[in-house]
Amino acid sequence: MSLYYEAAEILTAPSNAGGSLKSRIFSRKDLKSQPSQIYALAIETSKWSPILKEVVENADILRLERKLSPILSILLVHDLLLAKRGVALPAVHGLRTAVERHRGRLQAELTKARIQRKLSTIEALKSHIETGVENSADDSEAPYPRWVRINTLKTTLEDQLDTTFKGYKRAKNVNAVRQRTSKRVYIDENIPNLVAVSPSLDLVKSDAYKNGEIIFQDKASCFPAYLLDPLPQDGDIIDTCSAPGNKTTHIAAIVLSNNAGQGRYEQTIHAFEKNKGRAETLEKMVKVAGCDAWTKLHPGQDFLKVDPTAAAYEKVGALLLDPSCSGSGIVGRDDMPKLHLPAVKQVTPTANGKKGFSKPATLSDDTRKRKREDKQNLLDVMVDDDGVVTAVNTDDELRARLEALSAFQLELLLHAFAFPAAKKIAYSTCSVHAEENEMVVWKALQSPVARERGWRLLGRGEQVSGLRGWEVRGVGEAAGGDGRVAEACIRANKGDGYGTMGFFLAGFVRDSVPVDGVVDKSDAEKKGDNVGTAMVKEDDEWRGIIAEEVMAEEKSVTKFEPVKKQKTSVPAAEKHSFGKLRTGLVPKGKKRKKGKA
Ligand SMILES: C[S@@+](CC[C@H](N)C(=O)[O-])C[C@H]1O[C@@H](n2cnc3c(N)ncnc32)[C@H](O)[C@@H]1O
Repeated sequence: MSLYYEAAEILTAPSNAGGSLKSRIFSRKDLKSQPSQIYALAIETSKWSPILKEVVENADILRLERKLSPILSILLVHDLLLAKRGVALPAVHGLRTAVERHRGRLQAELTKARIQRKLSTIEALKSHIETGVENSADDSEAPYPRWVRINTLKTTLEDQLDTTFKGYKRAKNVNAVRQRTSKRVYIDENIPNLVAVSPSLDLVKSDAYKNGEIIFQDKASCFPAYLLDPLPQDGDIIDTCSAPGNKTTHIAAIVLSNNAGQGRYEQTIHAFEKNKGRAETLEKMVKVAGCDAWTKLHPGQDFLKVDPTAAAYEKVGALLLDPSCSGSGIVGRDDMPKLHLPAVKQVTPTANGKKGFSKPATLSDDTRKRKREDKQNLLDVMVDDDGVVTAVNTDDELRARLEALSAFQLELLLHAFAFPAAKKIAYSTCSVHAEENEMVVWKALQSPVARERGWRLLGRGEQVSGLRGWEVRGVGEAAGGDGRVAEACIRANKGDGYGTMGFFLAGFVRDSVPVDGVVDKSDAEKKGDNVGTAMVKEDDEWRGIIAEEVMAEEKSVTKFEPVKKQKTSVPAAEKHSFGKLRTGLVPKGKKRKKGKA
């Protein structure tokens, strides 16, 4: 498949394919062309698409060249008129000849488009595109803001406000930055060193982005490292599922800040990543973020195969688990560049009976058609956050997929419980399905390993202040009907006005870590008496709900009331229950289409 077909396929993928343009391209393993070449072509063509649409429509080549689809036409015309090397196809290739034979007309239409914009040279037109002036008329509201984490390993929030975000007005709330034309910055109230800006602002070319001073990371994705809050006394940290490295680098930034004023710190972050290709991305990210010296990478290593009792991990006190999941919380096309596609001029009889041209179908017709197609595609595939696509056409298929994923997630959590010196665990998914979230937490709390080792849930009142104050909590119904468990769980919902992706997070903790890693039961019971208390001292934060209590509760007739003030509803798909656990990510008898995201 040529570069142009591959770029066209990625740019027109359905919205439920999820992820940014970059992740959609770089997570694919089946591409024939260089991913960087596809990315450059796709991003540049998208930027130029308002002008390319005009040029293609006015030159009328879609009617004349049946081989060309609207998306292929703008990709090819972009390279024909604007790329130094021209169209990257052999001279006799059908697609190349289909645009080259109209070179004169296309060139003339480009000149016309430039003159209409009162720009004297092609260089002026290029700068008009680069600075975003062409799209500045679009002041509609984007569904989501662009969240930017300030990487405090390299810079500070104040420095970034004075440089990268210089001249930006301070927004009072997150919705104020969604307007595409706005040049405003919102400083988040829950997560330190996190800001939001309009998604139309092109920060990829900024020095801060290139130098790793700012990292694009959804607000909800910043929750886990912040909740884990690794302190010097917690010792080493494991990030069990690390690539691309957003949370690994966030952990590193928090470790540094928690060690401030203590001189040299000796904590190591072990970053595991099973997938070798993704481990390369992780390595790059850790380097550019500035924590490569004290992050030990374990590329291609399966965390489930790690021996918790190995000497290398004897000081591991905190683990972050962000395993592969259904990715159902990922926000779709919003990270994709906006594309303006040309339409075909319709041939219609004129009043005098001669053939004439009606106006081309408008963009909104086109958009409506694409939306319709997107809707039809909605149930066809399920895309994991790590890019694995599985066909999901029926409720049964969805249930089987969730069953397989949740079995893996539970296995991972129970493996983490077995680390002898571990005291804190943050478990998260970017899934909206209770099967992968509250139900995994509930099962983990009831496991023998949790009970033997005294693992319990970190209660809301004990969480770091920014998350204690976050209103959107777990789904009581899915957490065994226990309101306190639901309240301890943290959720983020797509489209609820907070500007985040769909996300889930829970913290586990144990207070007593004896030499053999097995807790003294009476000790756990002693600590259990502050379960559910509203507020505790900052240094007491990692206290919560013990596994023993969950068991006792299950047996007791009196149950805690489920949380009433609940912003999260359980979608129909979440109401499945499942029985026997099975490891492996793909449901039995189901073929996985690799890298189709
Ligand atoms: C949700 S992504 C992690 C995202 C990452 N925490 C971040 O914030 O950038 C899950 C990752 O876990 C990796 N993974 C899945 N199973 C694993 C295992 N058993 N051991 C180590 N890594 C695993 C996947 O390849 C994928 O890259």
